[in-house]
Amino acid sequence: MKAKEVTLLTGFLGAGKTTLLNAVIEHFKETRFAIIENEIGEESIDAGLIVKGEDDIMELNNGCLCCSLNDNLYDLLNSLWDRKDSWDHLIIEATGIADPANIAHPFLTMDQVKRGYDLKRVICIVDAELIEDQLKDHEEAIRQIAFSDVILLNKTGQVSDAYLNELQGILKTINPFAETLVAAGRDFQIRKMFARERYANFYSNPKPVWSPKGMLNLTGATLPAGKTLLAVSGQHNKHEHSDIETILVKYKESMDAEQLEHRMMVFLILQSANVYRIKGVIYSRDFQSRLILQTVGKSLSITLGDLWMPEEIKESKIVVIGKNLKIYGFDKLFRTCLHTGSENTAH
Ligand SMILES: Nc1nc2c(ncn2[C@@H]2O[C@H](COP(=O)(O)OP(=O)(O)OP(=O)(O)O)[C@@H](O)[C@H]2O)c(=O)[nH]1
Repeated sequence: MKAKEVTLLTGFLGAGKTTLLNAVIEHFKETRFAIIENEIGEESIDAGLIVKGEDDIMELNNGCLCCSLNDNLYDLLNSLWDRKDSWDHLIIEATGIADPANIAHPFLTMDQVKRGYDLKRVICIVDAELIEDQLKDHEEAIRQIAFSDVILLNKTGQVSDAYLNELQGILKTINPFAETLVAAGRDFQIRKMFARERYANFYSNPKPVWSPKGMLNLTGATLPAGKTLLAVSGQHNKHEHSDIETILVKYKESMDAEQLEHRMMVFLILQSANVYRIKGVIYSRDFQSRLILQTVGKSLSITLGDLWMPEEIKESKIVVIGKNLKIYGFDKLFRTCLHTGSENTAH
């Protein structure tokens, strides 16, 4: 049996990985994707943001794949292998602070994994507006670029052509081997991106950090056929090579969307230096759909998500990713946006 194609999607927090993933699913309509969605924090927001088709979406929330290094990835690969006839191509979306070399390691070095999974390319999506600062502040951003086969410069609308050229020069010095593509709006140059395959033997000694268990022994848990959302639950693990941390707040009470927008805008202008990313699913009684709250740097977006189903428990859950975060302050901020006032508490 031919090994299955694998694409690893990396890029710093908020660069546009999930947006690109959705565009890829849309672009290759005939391809049945299996998707492993790895998020920092114990609650997944991204899995809910992926356009659902016939694809299998699996979440790994109990730690960053590149450093929590648990057996869950192997369990997932085993169970995916059990139903290998139902999908064609595996995409792994890494967390925004992952070192892709660590995730790629078993795919490149372990015969059991290589037999079933062929890592074809590592794609790094880059936020053109924020990358220079990210490179200065976060070694992870450098590692992601250094390890990739294709670099996609995204969010290019607000930067000049001259700056884009300069950026491409900077990226070339970090990784002269990668092909750099420039997105124009929602045109991500997907065909070019997927035409690219990694150079054999280019990767240099990523540190071995996983201890596999029963890899591809065909005894992994079997998942139901068809559309599947498999949540691998577990304890939240702090990222081990970064001072980046996450907090999660949840509220059962309805939120006032206008108030939320206003508070978030003020917060982003005045206080957001240590906050890299906020992602949330918001319950507001004024809407039949969930609202999706996102911030990257100082940008804010609140959009409509999927409709609430009658049997669903309506609640808001918000993940904040940054440095030196004080849960009390965020709880207070979000509580002032609840319809019922300030007596509610996060849980
Ligand atoms: N202006 C602009 N915004 C974009 C573009 N692509 C994505 N975004 C927005 O940037 C935010 C982050 O996008 P995501 O696709 O969730 O980014 P991500 O890399 O998956 O984020 P993490 O998983 O948190 O690391 C969202 O609000 C997107 O709507 C783009 O090309 N231009």
